[in-house]
Amino acid sequence: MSTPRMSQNAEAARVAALQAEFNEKKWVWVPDERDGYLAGWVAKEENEVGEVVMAAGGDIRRLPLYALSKMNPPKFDRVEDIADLTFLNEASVVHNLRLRYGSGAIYTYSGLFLVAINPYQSLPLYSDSIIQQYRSRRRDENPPHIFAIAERAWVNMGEERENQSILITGESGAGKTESTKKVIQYLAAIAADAHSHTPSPSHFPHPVAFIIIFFRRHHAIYWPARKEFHS
Ligand SMILES: Nc1ncnc2c1ncn2[C@@H]1O[C@H](COP(=O)(O)OP(=O)(O)OP(=O)(O)O)[C@@H](O)[C@H]1O
Repeated sequence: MSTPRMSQNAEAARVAALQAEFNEKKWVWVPDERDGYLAGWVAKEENEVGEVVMAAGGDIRRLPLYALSKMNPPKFDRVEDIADLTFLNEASVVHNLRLRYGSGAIYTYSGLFLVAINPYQSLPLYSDSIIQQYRSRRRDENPPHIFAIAERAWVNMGEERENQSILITGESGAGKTESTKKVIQYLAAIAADAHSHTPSPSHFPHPVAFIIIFFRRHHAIYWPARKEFHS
């Protein structure tokens, strides 16, 4: 049996064990001032208030039910597209991004959008071989990546014969400039490649089209939980 197959089985067993444990309780995310959200399970509900046992430490917190967010089963851990989550709440989105970031995956799709988390370190994600990995591939054939967005814009430009735009937005320091550079790096590499196989300028695949990259800076997303949620 090959190694990848074994590791797939091991992963399936791990998820099944977690799922069995998950099914025994009503798991929720609890807003927390320091950590954003913490895992817990509802032991009792009364008058719209939940008594939650915290997974880490076992202490009990009493919160209004509206402040609790449903947790997704473990099989959704590290999903590549946030839109696939059964319970689409802020806590679950943050949890998924955090899990992925922890395993080196800084990119995650959210439907048509790509979420990029600034790693503040140089990662081996932008080499020529990675460019080739994304070239002429559908989005679901590779892990989420800024190159997949650039590839889509390039393909759309060829198919629709229309200019394309990519909006890159985020708070100051989020990585907009770096992301823009990665888009340009990808387009420059594949455009140079396309031109080198083309006999004359009149046969260029995209003679009059442009990919326009828009920049927009916005404020940080709301992260810390509100104080009044805590008992
Ligand atoms: N994908 C990445 N890989 C490695 N480092 C990154 C990445 N994205 C951002 N950084 C780091 O974070 C720093 C800030 O990123 P960047 O300048 O792109 O932010 P910005 O959103 O354009 O900020 P501002 O709005 O203030 O101009 C970069 O100088 C770089 O060190």
